[in-house]
Amino acid sequence: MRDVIFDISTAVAAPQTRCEAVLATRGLYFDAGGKRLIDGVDIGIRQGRRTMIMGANGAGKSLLLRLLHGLVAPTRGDVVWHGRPLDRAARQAQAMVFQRPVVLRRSVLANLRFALSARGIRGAERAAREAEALSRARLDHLARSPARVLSGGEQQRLTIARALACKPEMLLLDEPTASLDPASTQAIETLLTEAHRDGVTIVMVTHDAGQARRIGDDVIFLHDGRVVETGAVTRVLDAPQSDAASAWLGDRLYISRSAHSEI
Ligand SMILES: Nc1ncnc2c1ncn2[C@@H]1O[C@H](COP(=O)(O)OP(=O)(O)OP(=O)(O)O)[C@@H](O)[C@H]1O
Repeated sequence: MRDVIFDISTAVAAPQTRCEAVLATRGLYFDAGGKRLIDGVDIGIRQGRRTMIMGANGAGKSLLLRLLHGLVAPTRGDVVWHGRPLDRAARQAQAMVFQRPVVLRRSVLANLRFALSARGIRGAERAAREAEALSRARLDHLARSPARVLSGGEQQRLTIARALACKPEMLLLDEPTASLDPASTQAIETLLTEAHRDGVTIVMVTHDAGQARRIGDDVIFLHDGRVVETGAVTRVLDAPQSDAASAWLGDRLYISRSAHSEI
C-alpha cells in the first residue's frame, strides 16, 4: 500500500475542502493499452494559486493536464469546473500552453489577432489587447515578423501572451520552459508571475524543483498515475513525506510497482 499524503492546510485540496476548488477531479481514471495511466485522482485547485504538477517521467503529469483541460476524456470520473462538469464554456475560460510552442504560420501580430478574433474580440478592444500582449511578451519590435522565425523562447513568450490576451481564468502549462535556456526561462517566469498578480490561476507541469520554488505555491506529486503527495511547495520539497517524492528529490530510483498497473 503506497502512502498518499494530503496537506489540507494548503490550496491543493483534500476531498473535504474540494468545494473551494475552481477546478477539481472526482475519482478520475484513464486507461489505455490495458494499463491504468491515471489511477483514481482526486484533486482540487483553488483560484489564484500556482499549482505545480511534479513527478518522474511517465508519471502521468501531461495526461492529467490534458484531462483537466478536456483534451482527453477520462475513462471514469469527472473533471469539475466551479462545481459543474467541464464543458465548452469552461474550456474557454482556460488556456493551455504546450512544451513546444504552437504558433501559426503568420506574423506575431496576426497570431494574436487570430486568437482574439476567434473569441469574437474585434475593433478597439482587440487592438488594445494586441498592444498589451506585445508589450507583456516584450515582442513589440517583432510584431511584423513571421512567428515561425522567432527563437524558441520568443515563440513561447508569444504563446503565453496570446493565451493571456484572451483573459483566461486559468492557464495550464505543460513544461513551458523545458527546452529553454536560463534567460528565456526567466522571461517566461516573469510573464507567469505578472499573470498571477493579475489574478490568473496557474497549473503547470514542471520537472524543475528550483522553478517550482520560484513561482509555485502548491505541489501535486504524481507517481504511476496516482497522487502520492500534495502540499505547499516548500513543505513538499523540503520535507517530502511520500517515498516517491523523497526518492525523486534525492535523485534516487523509486519503483513501487513495475510500471502502470495492468487493468
Ligand atoms: N492519450 C493517451 N493515450 C494513451 N496513452 C497515453 C496518452 N497520453 C499519455 N499516455 C501514456 O501515459 C503515460 C504517462 O504519460 P505522460 O506524458 O502523462 O507522462 P509525464 O509524467 O508527463 O512524463 P514526462 O515527464 O516524461 O513528460 C505514458 O506511458 C504515455 O505513453
